[in-house]
Amino acid sequence: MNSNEHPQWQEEQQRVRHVAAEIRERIGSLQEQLGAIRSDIVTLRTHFWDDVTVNFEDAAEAAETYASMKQQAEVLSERERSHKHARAQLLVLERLKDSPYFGRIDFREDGESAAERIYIGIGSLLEKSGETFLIYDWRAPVSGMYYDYAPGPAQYDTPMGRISGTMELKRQYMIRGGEIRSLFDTGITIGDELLQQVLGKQSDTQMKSIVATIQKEQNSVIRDTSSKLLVVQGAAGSGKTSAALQRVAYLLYRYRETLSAEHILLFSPNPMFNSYVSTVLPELGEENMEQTTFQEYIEFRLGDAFDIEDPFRQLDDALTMMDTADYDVRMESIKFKASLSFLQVMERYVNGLKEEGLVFKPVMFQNRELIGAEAMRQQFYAYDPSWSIPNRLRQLVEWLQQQLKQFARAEKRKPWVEDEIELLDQDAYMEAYEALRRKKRFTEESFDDFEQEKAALAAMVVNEHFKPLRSWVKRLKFVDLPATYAALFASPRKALDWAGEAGLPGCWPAVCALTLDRLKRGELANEDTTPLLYLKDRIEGAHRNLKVRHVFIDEAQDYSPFQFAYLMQMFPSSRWTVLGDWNQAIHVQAADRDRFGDLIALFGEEQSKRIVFTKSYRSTRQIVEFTRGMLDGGQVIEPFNRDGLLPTVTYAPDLGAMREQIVRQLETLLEEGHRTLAVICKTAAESQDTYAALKERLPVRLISTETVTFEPGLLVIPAYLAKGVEFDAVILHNASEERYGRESERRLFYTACTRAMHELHLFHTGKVSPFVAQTPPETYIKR
Ligand SMILES: Nc1ncnc2c1ncn2[C@@H]1O[C@H](COP(=O)(O)OP(=O)(O)OP(=O)(O)O)[C@@H](O)[C@H]1O
Repeated sequence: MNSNEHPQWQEEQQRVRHVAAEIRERIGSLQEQLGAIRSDIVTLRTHFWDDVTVNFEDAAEAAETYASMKQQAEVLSERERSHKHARAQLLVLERLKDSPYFGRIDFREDGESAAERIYIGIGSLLEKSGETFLIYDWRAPVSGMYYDYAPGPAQYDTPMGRISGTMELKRQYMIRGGEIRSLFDTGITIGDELLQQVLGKQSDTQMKSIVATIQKEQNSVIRDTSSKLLVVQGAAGSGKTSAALQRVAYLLYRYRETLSAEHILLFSPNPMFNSYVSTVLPELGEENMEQTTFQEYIEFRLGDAFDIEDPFRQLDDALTMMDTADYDVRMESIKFKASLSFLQVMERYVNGLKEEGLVFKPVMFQNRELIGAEAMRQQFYAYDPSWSIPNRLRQLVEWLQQQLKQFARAEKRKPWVEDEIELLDQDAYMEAYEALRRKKRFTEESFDDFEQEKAALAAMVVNEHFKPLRSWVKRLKFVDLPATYAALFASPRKALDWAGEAGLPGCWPAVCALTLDRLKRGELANEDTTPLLYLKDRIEGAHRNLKVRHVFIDEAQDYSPFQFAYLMQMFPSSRWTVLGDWNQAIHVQAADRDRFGDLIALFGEEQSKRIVFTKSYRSTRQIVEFTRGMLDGGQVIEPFNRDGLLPTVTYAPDLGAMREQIVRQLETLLEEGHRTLAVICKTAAESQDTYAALKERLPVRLISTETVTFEPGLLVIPAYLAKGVEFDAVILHNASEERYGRESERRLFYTACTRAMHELHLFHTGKVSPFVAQTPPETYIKR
């Protein structure tokens, strides 16, 4: 039954108005409160020092000064916290004013005679009396039943125990601008009708929150608090990312006393994705969690000493360089370096470094070698071998600093120092004078002495020149990491010992040659980044992050076991939510099999939970049925019941004709009013070509790895960057056998096609890709 035909529509609309009036009142008083807090803050900031008596005469006075400053700062920071809290509340109220709730359940607890009406919205609101809830937060324990049960027996857990009863009614609302637009009483699932409405809409450049229509299996992910590792495996468009983001909001609510946004970290597939998901949490009144890509993390940790290859460049190579001589070796290298066997090799190699093999860089000064690498090596290996490598390095730093001091002393008498003194300006002289004055504790006569003055200036000059060197030493830059890593590949025979029973790939010598060659050129191939970082941490001491308590990994199928193992070491106090889809594993290292099993083995079954999503919400039934046919079978993917047009597959005699057809298709799609349209290509180069061809005709934008914001319109994008995002309509550029014919390209092809929400159109020259040819012919239209 719909909207105003509903017998209780009037009554419900009246309640909405009553609640909205209440919200407006609450907004008014909150704004007043905010104004008062703001002026408190301004006053406190302006008069901060008025209430602080500054006196450093003796220790007691100084202590008092500090105490009064501290007290003043605490008052200020308390006010600032209240301000932030009130502002967040205000934002939620503003949203509630527009749409106060989306659901209602009538729940009668066992033993009670009447049911309580629970209205559910994005935040809670108490009646003025403070006794009854006008709205319950969707994350409250009682609200969980809304997602988990159909009318009938229901129960929920509270900190005090389980509460059972009967759900007598389940109702859904679509309220906008304080008016009920639709109203349904629902049965088993959370209203197909509401979900139909939500999913039928056009895509946005920003992901939306799904709290009004969370499905039961998604709810089990959102509310899980027992597992150390939660693995969510799900079909394309099944709501993995959505569930992850609502889970963040849930955790922030459930543990609000102890957990805040800075304790949660999301690894996302590319920088554009960050912009795509950035509004979901603020929409729910929560702050965004920390977000990064694995590549950003690597670059941040390794600094700019290398030309670091990103995973997309690596993938582009994998997709385009099949005909080059080194191709197979490179692929083997990528796969092996991604494995736990290689992690074992590295562990053994690092253990060996305790005895020998660490490579040092000499300490150089003005092109002179002050301390040779060999002297450093001897010094290092003379320390007690039972100490760890990082501890011995700390000792070495001290030794080097001592050495530098002596060199600096000797350096002061060198002619270059005198030359430089000559060139000093007035300010530098004054600085030296001041320094000397401070040292001599204000005895005036010292600076008369010419020798003293010269010595002070010389010390100053030398000190300035040695400063960067000291900092270089302190930051352990004297350890030659690339050379130490390269040494692992310099002796294929030794590597056999390190590999142990697991063995090495057959082409290991060729892998070694390839690796050494790139390292020599100062390049760091993507497959070498995590191993090098691992080596760095083992040598320098790990920078473990103990602050982060929940790590989320989206598109987890693209991480290698090596990367997982590494991340788990880096965030030892964290719980993990890992989301992925094997059918979208596009990177070389992820090509073989379902590795979540390995991951679960790392944590143990009892600490882990695996939840599978089979229903796909993104695309129309027609698109899901077509794309599902591309997979090699075995997977259950159910479409959500939303109808659209059949996908089309269009042949063109040549590239020019194909682009002409694409332009016409795009024009039609634009006329139909679609907002986000993507022409998906296989590689960066193909995207550039296509962009160049289309830009004369249509307002297209080219997306590259550098793109950080996701905007509406017409995009040309390589398939691997379209990961995780979605478009109203997708045009697949050249779905030919030549472009997508190899088994290794199946998943990339599937990933590209599953980005479409409403329409999917494939164009090809030559023979069509076998992945299309194998889908049932009734699932698409051939043109
Ligand atoms: N319960 C739901 N209610 C409304 N919309 C939903 C729901 N679940 C998923 N969606 C919508 O389905 C689309 C796909 O969701 P999402 O991107 O989270 O899926 P995914 O599993 O991460 O997809 P992929 O693996 O293909 O990137 C989004 O538009 C999302 O809003």
